[in-house]
Amino acid sequence: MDLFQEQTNRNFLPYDGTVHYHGPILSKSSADLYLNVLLKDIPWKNDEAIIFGKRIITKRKVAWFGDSDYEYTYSNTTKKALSWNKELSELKLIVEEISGNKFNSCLLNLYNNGQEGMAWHSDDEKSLGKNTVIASLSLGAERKFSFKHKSSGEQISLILEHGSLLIMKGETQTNWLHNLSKTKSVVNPRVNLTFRTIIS
Ligand SMILES: O=C(O)CCC(=O)C(=O)O
Ligand SMILES: [Fe+2]
Repeated sequence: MDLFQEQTNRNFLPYDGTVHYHGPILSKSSADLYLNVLLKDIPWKNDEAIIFGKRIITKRKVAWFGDSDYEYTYSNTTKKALSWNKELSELKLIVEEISGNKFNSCLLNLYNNGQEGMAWHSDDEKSLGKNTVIASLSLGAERKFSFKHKSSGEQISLILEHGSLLIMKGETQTNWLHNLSKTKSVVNPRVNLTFRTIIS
């Protein structure tokens, strides 16, 4: 087994879940191309959440895509999925090939700069089922991504590079939270695609 394979196959989490960081899986030029097309063509909208009964509009923008016009409920709001476009279908195929997993939906996040991030959470909605596989493709600015164990509080972080793939599976969502920290030092946008499998 070569060094690259060893890195890829290593579980990034010390216990209670499985995370594989594949590093960049797209060439820089192809990652640049996808980033620019997605920034331009996706109908980005500020996300809506209802937290403690209050309607919140996030700074981060999102878009949902899926196999059919699925409805998703999370953060107490319901959204309808758009149908895959050319670029997203291509990226889905690449990610499915590498992960060995099929996905039927994708949540896209746009962080305009380091002032936008995502708070601690786990992707443990009922519609994803238990031990779901989530494949997260990053394009654009490098950002710090962290995991925090729900009972021990142990934290572990990595940098998500341009064109890179991170896969979360097994008991990761049950036992760990994750976040994307804010930072003043990042001034460029980042687009993140999280491929998911909705079961209901
Ligand atoms: O932007 C990221 O890398 C994280 C996104 C995320 O955690 C989510 O969409 O659930
Ligand atoms: Fe998440």
